[in-house]
Amino acid sequence: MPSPRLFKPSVNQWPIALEGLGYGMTHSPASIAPHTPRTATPLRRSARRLHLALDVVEEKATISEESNVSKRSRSNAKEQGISATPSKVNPAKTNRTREACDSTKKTRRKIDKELKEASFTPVSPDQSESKRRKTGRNEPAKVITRVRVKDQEGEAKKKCRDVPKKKVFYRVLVYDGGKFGIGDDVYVKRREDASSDDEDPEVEDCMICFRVGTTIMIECDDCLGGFHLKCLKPPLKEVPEGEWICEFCEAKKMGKEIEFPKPPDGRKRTRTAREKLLSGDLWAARIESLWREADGTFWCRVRWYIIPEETTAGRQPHNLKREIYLTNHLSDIEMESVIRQCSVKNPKEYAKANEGDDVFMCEYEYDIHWHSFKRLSEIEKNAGEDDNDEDWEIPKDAVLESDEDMDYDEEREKSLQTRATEIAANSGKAKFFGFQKIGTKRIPEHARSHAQTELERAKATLLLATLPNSLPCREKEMNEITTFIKGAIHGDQCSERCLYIHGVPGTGKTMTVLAAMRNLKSQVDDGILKPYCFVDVNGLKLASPENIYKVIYEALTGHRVNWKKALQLLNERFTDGARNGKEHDRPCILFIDELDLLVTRNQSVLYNILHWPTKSSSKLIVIGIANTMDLPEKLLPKISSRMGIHRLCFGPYNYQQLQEIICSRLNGIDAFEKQAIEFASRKVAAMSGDARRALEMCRRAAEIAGYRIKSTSESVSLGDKARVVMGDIDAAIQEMFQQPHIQVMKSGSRLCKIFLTAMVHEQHKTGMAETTFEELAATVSRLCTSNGEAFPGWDALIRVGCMLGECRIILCEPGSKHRLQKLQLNFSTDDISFALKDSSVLPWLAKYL
Ligand SMILES: Nc1ncnc2c1ncn2[C@@H]1O[C@H](COP(=O)(O)OP(=O)(O)OP(=O)(O)O)[C@@H](O)[C@H]1O
Ligand SMILES: [Mg+2]
Ligand SMILES: [Zn+2]
Ligand SMILES: [Zn+2]
Repeated sequence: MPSPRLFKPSVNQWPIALEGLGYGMTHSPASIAPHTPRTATPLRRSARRLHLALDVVEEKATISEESNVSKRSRSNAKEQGISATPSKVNPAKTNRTREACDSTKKTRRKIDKELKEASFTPVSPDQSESKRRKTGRNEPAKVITRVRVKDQEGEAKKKCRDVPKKKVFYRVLVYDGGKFGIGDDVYVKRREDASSDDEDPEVEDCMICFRVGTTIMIECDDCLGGFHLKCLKPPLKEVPEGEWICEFCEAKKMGKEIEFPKPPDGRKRTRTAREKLLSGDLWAARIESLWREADGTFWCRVRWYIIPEETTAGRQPHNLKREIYLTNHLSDIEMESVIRQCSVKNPKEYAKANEGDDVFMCEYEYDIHWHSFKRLSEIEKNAGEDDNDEDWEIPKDAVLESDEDMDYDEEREKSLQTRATEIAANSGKAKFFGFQKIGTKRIPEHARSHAQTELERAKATLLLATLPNSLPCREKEMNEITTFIKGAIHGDQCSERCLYIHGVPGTGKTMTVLAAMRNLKSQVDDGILKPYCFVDVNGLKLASPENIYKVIYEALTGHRVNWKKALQLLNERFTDGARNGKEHDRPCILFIDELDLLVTRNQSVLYNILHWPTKSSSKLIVIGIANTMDLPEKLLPKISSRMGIHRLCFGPYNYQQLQEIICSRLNGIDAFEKQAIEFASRKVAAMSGDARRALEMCRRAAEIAGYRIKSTSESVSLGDKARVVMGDIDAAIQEMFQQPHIQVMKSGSRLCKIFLTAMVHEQHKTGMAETTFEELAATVSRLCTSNGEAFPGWDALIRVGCMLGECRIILCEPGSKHRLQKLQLNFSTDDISFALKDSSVLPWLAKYL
């Protein structure tokens, strides 16, 4: 039997698209049977048994059925090679050999050669394709004649408009006898001239006897060749545990010249699809969506995989032979170019996999724009956590037009539909990092089932997670960042390569950097700017400051090592310039958000990171964001001046700016009274100038207005008066500051208020969230003396500290270190300012808040 895992679990759960294939509309049981007969696949590493007899029987059944139903000509390679007629399965015909051990070098050479050849071919592929090929090194655009790639916003849409017939989407599609579903991994034809595209055997022959045979085969962990146990010298009785290397590879390692056995006369050497993929003659991709065009052709949108050789880092020693990377590059291709399924697994599943030659391992996503690696498990984790927070830039043709221009297959279950189409259309975007966070929020399908009111639209666009396309009030900063990056990339020796951005929370720092990077990306794509790597790290997400080395190294190479090793390797790369391989020529931009959190006791992390860019050989550019102005000076007083740090300050927004920001978000939505927006802006500007807070306040006010309108509309018809008014804003402000912790601060004792003010003051002064009890006591003492207040004494101070710790207003380090015990505020300094600023008993507190 074919390995059952190769098919989706239960065929019946998956409606199959039957139209356009000559199938009747009724699901005859035969037509849902798996159509791609899998000839027994030889084993991977451990025992793989061949059940040839069974397969032939099934093939016969399938084939006769196919000839009845499928009117299409079948160009599908494998089908012809293996299953078109039973006789093709016979060993005489399938005797295939495979190339001898492909060493890394050889594979690379081969690819290089192909690149050269390809660049001489005059036909140029269309845009999106050439972009994909730009990924690796300085690859010339590939020539694709058979793979018709479509620009994502291109043709498909136009066709839809011109032809009355509609585009139909599928979750599972039977095409040329193969069953393809969303999420399936497939081989895709690469080029017309790729030597033996018409034959992509699934079954590999024994490297020694050149037969498939029915006995157990074992795979060499080095050359991936398959061997019958009995053909080995000496023969093996059973599959050995752990790694196994064939005699040829063994000999090669010893430095001996050994030739692999030659195939018998008159037989062509045939490579399996796996071999072709790993040597760059085939592509692999993951299907993200499937549809039929109005003209009846079948298409799919795929996300490409690439082999290690195609990344900037090239094949590295840690890469497994069968390792490939998922990219963030999507293309629309015709189903005609899809050959058949393969199986790409995560490392865990891969270790257990035992399904033949078409198994690959994928642990990382490779960003083709930034040439950086992200672990897939991490991406999934993040996507799962903040599903709603994820912002997607919607390809204009993909989802939004679906109402008018596309029809979804009715058979699909409603719930799955949303998921599937969303994933299909956007997942590439969702899994990008950084940039994709800038874009418009995708409004969920179910929310579109009823017409949204203005208020609802307002609420949606005011969500913090909804990031605007434009950034009002930050044009100047954005230009400055762009100029800095361009200067640094072009690498004049005198230009600074470290940018330090600071400013209070919510002033658009993170957003502006990401928006600037997004603009630069398009310049790179257009060839105006030299390509560079981009690595994006957030201090908040690091378990410890030292972990940043690990994260950076992993992003640059797709390889995980401990932080010490990573530090050593990064040092080599950035300071010694020792391993000055080709890939290191490319400038690398390291963007560290929440830089404050990298502060360690000996400050070595910050030092190293700010020091690397000063080395002329490093090509490293660092952009760091923090809330305090002079973190580098404070921490590294002696060295920071030498570091050539370019500074950029993001001031708090004033009320006009906040007003502009809110209005630009609400552009075209008539849900707020003008005075309401102004009121909110003034309130927030007086407090902190934090756009995040202003947006949050307006959104809450819109919610409150919603309740208000609902409760009154039953009796009175409000007509178009359903708008947010000053009163709603006021209610939102009250609510925001009536939270329990604010109440506790407001109603606390004198000493409690002084304590908290000292905490805020301390934080502003040092730029660090953490302080020790001793330092805090000193600050309290100073505040008291300079404001004519009696210092309450240590005991009283400890008691207050304990109380604040118990109600979690501050966080205290556990243990009994007393004086050295660490303390930290559990709320933003804003909240404390708000609560204590106009305290009537202690008016002087306002000076420090
Ligand atoms: N100029 C602006 N235009 C539109 N929205 C803005 C602008 N500035 C800030 N925002 C909004 O405010 C929120 C906070 O912005 P951002 O995350 O960039 O702030 P930040 O300065 O990085 O804050 P923090 O220091 O807390 O990280 C974002 O959701 C963003 O949508
Ligand atoms: Mg930020
Ligand atoms: Zn053999
Ligand atoms: Zn071998």
